[in-house]
Amino acid sequence: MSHFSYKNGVLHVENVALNAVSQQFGSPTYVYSKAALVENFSAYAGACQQHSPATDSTLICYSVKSNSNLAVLQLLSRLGSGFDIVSGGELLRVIAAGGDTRKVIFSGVGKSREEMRLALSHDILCFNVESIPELHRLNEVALGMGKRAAISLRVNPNVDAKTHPYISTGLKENKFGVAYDEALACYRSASALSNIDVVGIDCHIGSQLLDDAPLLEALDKIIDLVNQLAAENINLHHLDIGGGIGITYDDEKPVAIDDYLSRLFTRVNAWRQAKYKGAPIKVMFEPGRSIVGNAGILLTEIQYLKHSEAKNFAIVDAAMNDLMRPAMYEAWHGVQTVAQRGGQAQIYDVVGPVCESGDWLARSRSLAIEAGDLLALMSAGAYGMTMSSNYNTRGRAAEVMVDGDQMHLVRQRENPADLFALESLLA
Ligand SMILES: Cc1ncc(COP(=O)(O)O)c(C=O)c1O
Ligand SMILES: N[C@@H](CCCC[NH3+])C(=O)O
Repeated sequence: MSHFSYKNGVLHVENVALNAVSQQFGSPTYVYSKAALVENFSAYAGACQQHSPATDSTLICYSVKSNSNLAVLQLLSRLGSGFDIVSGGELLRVIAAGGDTRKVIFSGVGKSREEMRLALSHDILCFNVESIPELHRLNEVALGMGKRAAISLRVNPNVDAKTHPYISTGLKENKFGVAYDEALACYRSASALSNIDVVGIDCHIGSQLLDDAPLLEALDKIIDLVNQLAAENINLHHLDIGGGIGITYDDEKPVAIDDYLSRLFTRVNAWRQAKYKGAPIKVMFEPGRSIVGNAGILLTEIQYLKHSEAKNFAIVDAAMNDLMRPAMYEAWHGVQTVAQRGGQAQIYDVVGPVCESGDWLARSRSLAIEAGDLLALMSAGAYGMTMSSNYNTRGRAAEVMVDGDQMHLVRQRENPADLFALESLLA
């Protein structure tokens, strides 16, 4: 069900009109629907419960990088989510949001010693180790703290995720994970280390996947590896298949979460039955975009309409620093006028005030608009705010969470003074 719809000609998020959001909090503003977040998380949780009902046999670790607002993390934590983090900063966010650190997994190719210490001191579930040098560093750090570090290896299964090359992560040429052919040797080394406990296996092949075939191919390869490890008496407690399921931005038709999980558990359950006599090796997921992407929009106000010989521009108060995806990946986001108005539509590029020709948010859109109108950039809940910057000394947008007919300011707009507060003048 869409939580973004027109009522009396005005675009609403749940029961709140977007012009009311702008009146109260200004623009640009990210606006999230709590109901959409709950619904998307529940699609995973419900399917896990249905296909793998045994207690503790599944865990959804929401990928914090996709949207790390504390209120989003708090909500997901209350729904039972764990968290996939990629920095010490993200761990501190999870803690600040009341998340359970024993449900945190730490991914990323460049973990520092300091980040390892922080994570070990909070007893996270495990580190997704991405290289041999990282494994040795983690062992050393754990030894120094008199602790044991639980690890899973992020294995790069060399599967083509068939997505944008910048967000494909499971091919040999990508920087992520340990090469599939080296994984066995790497596990042997890991299990010989003094302060490492080998507990799992992980992979994540890319993002915005529309088809689950590459994920199931990766799953088969991972299961194969777990069997080979078991033959060497290296027995794992969990298998983490990563995130990656895509969303509809334009007319894409991503696989439904339930269909994907039903196919995945058909294979996993048959294997668990055959190899483990049904003992539930835990299955974990790291979804991001499919939980938050379509739960948020970026609200912006048109400042000027500019008509040049070649093009019409709608210059809005949001820019590439707020929503980087179009500039970075030529990503497509729907544009909807907040108040539907009559009149002749024209073709516009929707652009921001930043001094870059790459500062565009949408191109060649047919819009009936006037200066002062509000627009909604759709499907902006994932990798929107988290990838925003202060380029051109622009304060980051406000964030608002809508719950029924209530709006909650969950992040204040940054003021220019906030932006240079950490800087100092020369003596
Ligand atoms: C290690 C890891 N896990 C999970 C995710 C979340 O991916 P998605 O937002 O596509 O579900 C990412 C981002 O692609 C990632 O790098
Ligand atoms: N930032 C990307 C997704 C990156 C996935 C990170 N592993 C996007 O907006 O589509």
